[in-house]
Amino acid sequence: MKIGVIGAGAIGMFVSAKLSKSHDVTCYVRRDEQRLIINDEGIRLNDQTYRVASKLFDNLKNEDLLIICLKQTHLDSALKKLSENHPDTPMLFLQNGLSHIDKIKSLSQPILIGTCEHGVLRVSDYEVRHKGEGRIYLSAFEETTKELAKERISPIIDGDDFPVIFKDDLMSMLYEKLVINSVINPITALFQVENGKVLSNSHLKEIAYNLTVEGCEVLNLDENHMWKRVQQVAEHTSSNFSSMVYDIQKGNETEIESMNGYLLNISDQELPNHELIYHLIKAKEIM
Ligand SMILES: NC(=O)C1=CN([C@@H]2O[C@H](COP(=O)(O)OP(=O)(O)OC[C@H]3O[C@@H](n4cnc5c(N)ncnc54)[C@H](OP(=O)(O)O)[C@@H]3O)[C@@H](O)[C@H]2O)C=CC1
Ligand SMILES: CC(C)(CO)C(=O)C(=O)O
Repeated sequence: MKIGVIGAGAIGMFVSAKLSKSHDVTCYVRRDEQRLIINDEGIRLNDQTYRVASKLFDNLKNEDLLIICLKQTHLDSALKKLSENHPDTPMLFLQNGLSHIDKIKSLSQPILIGTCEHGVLRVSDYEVRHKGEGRIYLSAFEETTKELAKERISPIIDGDDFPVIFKDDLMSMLYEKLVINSVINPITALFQVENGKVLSNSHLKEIAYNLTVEGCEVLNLDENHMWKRVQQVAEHTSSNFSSMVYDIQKGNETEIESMNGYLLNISDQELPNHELIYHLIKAKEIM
């Protein structure tokens, strides 16, 4: 299958390397220097080289599947180009948070949504390290794309060391990941620590628990189940630095609006823990 991966950051490079074993993968990037180095060196994932082609996103070609690995904060500028792509080419969106759901309604192509529980660290423009085993969960955006998501795309991209699991219920898949990220990401970004510290530091663990409980109240999720899931992901990715740590380090806008900001927007009750951590991250962003 010809697969185009949009955005060669941590997740884009990881997904490209894994899929390149069985598919013809092209990474679409926005900087020429990154395009050149990936074409010259391939992608290095844990010291192994994977041959992947790279092109500029402006020169997007027809592919059988597009996997969008941009951050939430990059999506607005990319949507126009994506909307002009071939009307039948499925697009799989792999963002954390929930802001993309409203934005991609404007696309006429078949849309699939995924969540990624791997921990991946970007080392350079062509090198990544897999720092935590996880899975990709995949669901259909609409009833009409269910068969495509379940019977065609999931089984084709699923691999022994790259599990892709179809989920029938899109919103519960997204809500679970939203709670996980609204706990792990801002805590680790504030303290610039690995995900494991959220559990090994008793004070951070208490904050994590309180954030989990508040998130579950808003989304009507079972808090015992979700607290187990938060701990499970923090353990499996314990040596990874979350994607928000990287944004704070680089002075980039974070995805906080799509995570804790999203919860604050939809909640009709006070969420003191989410409100505080939201403002702490916003303060860090402009420091
Ligand atoms: N890192 C992780 O462990 C995990 C991340 N996620 C989620 O996956 C998503 C991607 O995160 P992550 O890979 O960490 O993010 P990164 O910041 O590492 O990567 C995003 C990439 O998108 C590129 N980009 C931005 N705009 C464009 C454009 N118009 N055309 C082409 N490329 C573009 C950036 O390019 P440039 O380099 O030029 O800035 C960057 O390389 C996020 O929603 C994140 O929350 C989910 C699970 C785990
Ligand atoms: C799964 C986890 C927590 C991995 O670090 C992640 O989603 C992220 O970093 O954004």
